[in-house]
Amino acid sequence: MAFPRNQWYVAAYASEVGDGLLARTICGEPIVFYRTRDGKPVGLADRCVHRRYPLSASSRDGDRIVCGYHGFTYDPDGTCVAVPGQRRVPRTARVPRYTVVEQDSLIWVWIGEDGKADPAAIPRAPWLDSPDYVTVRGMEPLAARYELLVDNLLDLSHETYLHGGYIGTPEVAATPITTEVDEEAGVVYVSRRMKDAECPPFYAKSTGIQGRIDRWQDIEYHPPCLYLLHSRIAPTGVEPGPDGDDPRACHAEIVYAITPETETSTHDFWMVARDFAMDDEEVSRFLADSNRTVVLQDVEALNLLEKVIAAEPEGYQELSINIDTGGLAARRMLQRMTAQ
Ligand SMILES: NC(=O)c1ccc[n+]([C@@H]2O[C@H](COP(=O)([O-])OP(=O)(O)OC[C@H]3O[C@@H](n4cnc5c(N)ncnc54)[C@H](O)[C@@H]3O)[C@@H](O)[C@H]2O)c1
Ligand SMILES: O=C(O)c1ccc(O)c(O)c1
Ligand code: FES
Ligand SMILES: [Fe+2]
Repeated sequence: MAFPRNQWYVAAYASEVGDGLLARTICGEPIVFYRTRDGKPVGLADRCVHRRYPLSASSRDGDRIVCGYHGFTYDPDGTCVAVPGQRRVPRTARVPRYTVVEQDSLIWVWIGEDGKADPAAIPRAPWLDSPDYVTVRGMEPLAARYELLVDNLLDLSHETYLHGGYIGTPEVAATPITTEVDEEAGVVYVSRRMKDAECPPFYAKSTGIQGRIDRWQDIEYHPPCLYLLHSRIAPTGVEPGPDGDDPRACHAEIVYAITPETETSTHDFWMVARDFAMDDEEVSRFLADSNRTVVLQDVEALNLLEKVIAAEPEGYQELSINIDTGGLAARRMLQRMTAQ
């Protein structure tokens, strides 16, 4: 399995992990997630050490999991504490425990050598858990390799062609971008600042801004998993104040977590955090429905592309142009991380 290892990945939304046993494969590794009674998230290898039965198909006994096949019983740290029919528990009876961190309403899991997990290295998405933003979110299964979703999100010119009527307008593909790569921090920045542009329905109906707009798309991609799109929508000509205050603009943090499931499937987590119309339930429903439609338009396109690529002989030569600069920088970073 070729994935960047010794990296943090989003495994679930915090709200998904509770009393139940949640099965999720991350970078080809089957993991079962649950929460102990005192609220701590747990991740264990989802394979019983006895005959590989999935622990996620088993049952809890307090904070322990009792394998549903012959009853091996595991502690939250993966130690087997009881086996059927004998008092002695073999010393090697355990399942691997994953380092799991809950932050910014996300459940992050470390994939790699456990001793190297540093929670301080987890990239931040503070808007998701902030009283100054309201977030709608979802997750769609993608039957395509995660690299295709990285390419897609690093080059938003596709909005003009794939997402007309939602977030796409002619200006997105027509406006030049700037790309910056912070090799030290391992972050790729791509910016597109549209002036006097058409306001797509996704923003016209949610922000209430009428007429032409200035629209900023500032991408900040933290390979491998966290993608942030700082989106600023303002009546055309309105600029942020000198000290950064920007009351006449609307800000949306469009967050994606790109989590590989297998070599050819991906968990596509999507979130829209907004600082406008925060009490308006209808705006929340509208943005959730619209964004899910946008995500499914990408899923359909990338599932098709995955089939094409899977059927291609190795070595197909792609042609890249300026809009691909950010995506190519991201690929180089991911290739270096995978080779480590
Ligand atoms: N931020 C960095 O560390 C960094 C580093 C290198 C390059 N860059 C690039 O340089 C450019 C400037 O980056 P920046 O982050 O300093 O941009 P910035 O501070 O000008 O604003 C960037 C984004 O922040 C949002 N924003 C601005 N004012 C806001 C407000 N009052 N409330 C909420 N959101 C607000 C907007 O959505 C905007 O798209 C961007 O193109 C970025 O991609 C940024
Ligand atoms: O460009 C945008 O504003 C935008 C909004 C929502 C999305 O899901 C997205 O991928 C881009
Ligand atoms: S497979 Fe789990 S106890 Fe036998
Ligand atoms: Fe898209």
